[in-house]
Amino acid sequence: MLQLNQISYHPAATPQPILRDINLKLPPQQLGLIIGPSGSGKSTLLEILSGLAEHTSGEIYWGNQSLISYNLQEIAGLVFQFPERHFCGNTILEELRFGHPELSMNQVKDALAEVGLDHLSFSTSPNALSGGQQRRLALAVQLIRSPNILMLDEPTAGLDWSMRGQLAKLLVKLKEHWTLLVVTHDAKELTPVADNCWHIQNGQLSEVEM
Ligand SMILES: Nc1ncnc2c1ncn2[C@@H]1O[C@H](COP(=O)(O)OP(=O)(O)OP(=O)(O)O)[C@@H](O)[C@H]1O
Repeated sequence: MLQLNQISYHPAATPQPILRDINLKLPPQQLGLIIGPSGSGKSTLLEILSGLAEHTSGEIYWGNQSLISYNLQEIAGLVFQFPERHFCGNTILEELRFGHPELSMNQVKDALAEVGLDHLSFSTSPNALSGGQQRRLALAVQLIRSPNILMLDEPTAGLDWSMRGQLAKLLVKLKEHWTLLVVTHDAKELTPVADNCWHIQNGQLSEVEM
C-alpha cells in the first residue's frame, strides 16, 4: 500500500505552497487516478513520489516502510507526459536496455509481452511505431525495472480516441501485476478503469466517491 501523510511542497522561490497536506492511500494492484486542471500540482506530486523532488513536510510509506527520495527512485517507475519525445535508442532493444545492459533477452521479451508489443522485431526503430505503440514501449521501459509503483503523467495526451481506449484497456491488464498511479486533466477513458479517484486543485487533494 502506498500511503501519503500530510505531504506538502513549498519551494523557497514560490510565495504559496505547490502541494498542501496531501493524504492518499493506494492499495496494491489498484489503479489510482488523480484528476486536475493545468497547474494544479499533478506533475509535481509525481516528481516527489518518484524521488525526483523532495517534499517539504509529511511522510510517504510503502507498507510499513517510511520512504525518502532515494527509496522512491528505487520503487517507482515514472512515465512522463509525451514519453516518446525522450526516446534515445535506435531500436526497441536499445531503448529497453538503455542504462541496463545486463537485462536478458527473456526480460526484454517479457516486458514487451506485458504491453502487447512482443510481435515486433527487437530491431524496429521506436520512431517507426504508431503513437499508441510508442506509449506502450515507454511503459515497457519502466516495467522492465520491476518498479513497485508505476506512475503515469497524462498517459492519453495526444492520442486519438481509439488509442486512448486501448491504453485504458492495457492499464486494466497491468494492474493485475502492478500498482498504478495516473494523473490527468482528461479523465474520460480513465475514470471507468480506476479503483480510486481524487481531484486536485491548487495543490489540495480531495477524494472522489466511486
Ligand atoms: N520547483 C518549482 N519552483 C517554482 N514553481 C514550481 C516548481 N515546480 C512546479 N511549480 C509550479 O507549481 C504549479 C504546479 O505545477 P505542475 O506542473 O505540478 O502542475 P500540473 O497540474 O502537472 O500542470 P500541467 O498539466 O500543465 O503540467 C505550477 O504553477 C508550476 O509553475
